[in-house]
Amino acid sequence: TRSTRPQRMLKAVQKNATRGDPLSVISAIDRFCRHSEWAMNVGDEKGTILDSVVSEVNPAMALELGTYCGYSTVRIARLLPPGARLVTLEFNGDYAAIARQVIEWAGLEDMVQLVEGASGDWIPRMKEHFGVKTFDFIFLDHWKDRYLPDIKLLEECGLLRKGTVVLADNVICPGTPDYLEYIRNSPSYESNYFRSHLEYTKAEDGLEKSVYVG
Ligand SMILES: C[C@H](C[C@H]1O[C@@H](n2cnc3c(N)ncnc32)[C@H](O)[C@@H]1O)NC(=O)c1cc(-c2ccc(F)cc2)cc(O)c1O
Ligand SMILES: [Mg+2]
Repeated sequence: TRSTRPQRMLKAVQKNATRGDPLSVISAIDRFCRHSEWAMNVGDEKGTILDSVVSEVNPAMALELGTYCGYSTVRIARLLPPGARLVTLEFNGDYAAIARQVIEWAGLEDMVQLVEGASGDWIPRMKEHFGVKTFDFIFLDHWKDRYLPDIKLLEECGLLRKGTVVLADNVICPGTPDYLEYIRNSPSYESNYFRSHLEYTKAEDGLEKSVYVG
């Protein structure tokens, strides 16, 4: 049977990227998505905004919802300080299997804990199962109608602290209107919109950066 797009993306990484070199993995995926097949990675343009926020926060404990093929996982993990950890949740088993291999090709498997499962099931278990106290940085990139319920769940589970930075992808395209309405009007967050473009296209999209103020 025909291969899947994530499988072809992984082949492109194995063919064009150097083992242990995260930047070569990132550029191999960006080249594949620009010149072969579009895919829903955060991409190079929004990726540089992601990089700058991660570098500014310098998180010891980070969370990503929606791993897909591991592109943003690699972008985040390569910037983490020694001893830091990134937990990333992906509930599609086929995507998780590809992501695991992409993360390994980049040589970042020691910093990343890829959990196959749904955010709604795993967020309540973060403390007892992963020994997480609070997250310093959170990247929301999963189903767009899960951003709002999951940020509320993260609050309820005491996983945010004063200063936790939440960065949300796709707040314009596909769009997360209920999340934006909540986070921009909540006294518990200071929010800023970083205007950009939908990965590998000219369509508008952007990232919403929100700091939890408690
Ligand atoms: C949702 C996907 C990303 C991944 O998230 C996993 N996932 C989901 N819900 C959960 C959960 N509750 N827990 C754990 N994992 C979870 C899933 O299996 C996908 O692998 N992302 C998108 O759909 C996405 C779509 C577009 C897009 C934009 C314009 C178009 F014309 C078409 C598509 C752009 C983007 O930048 C995206 O990010
Ligand atoms: Mg996205």
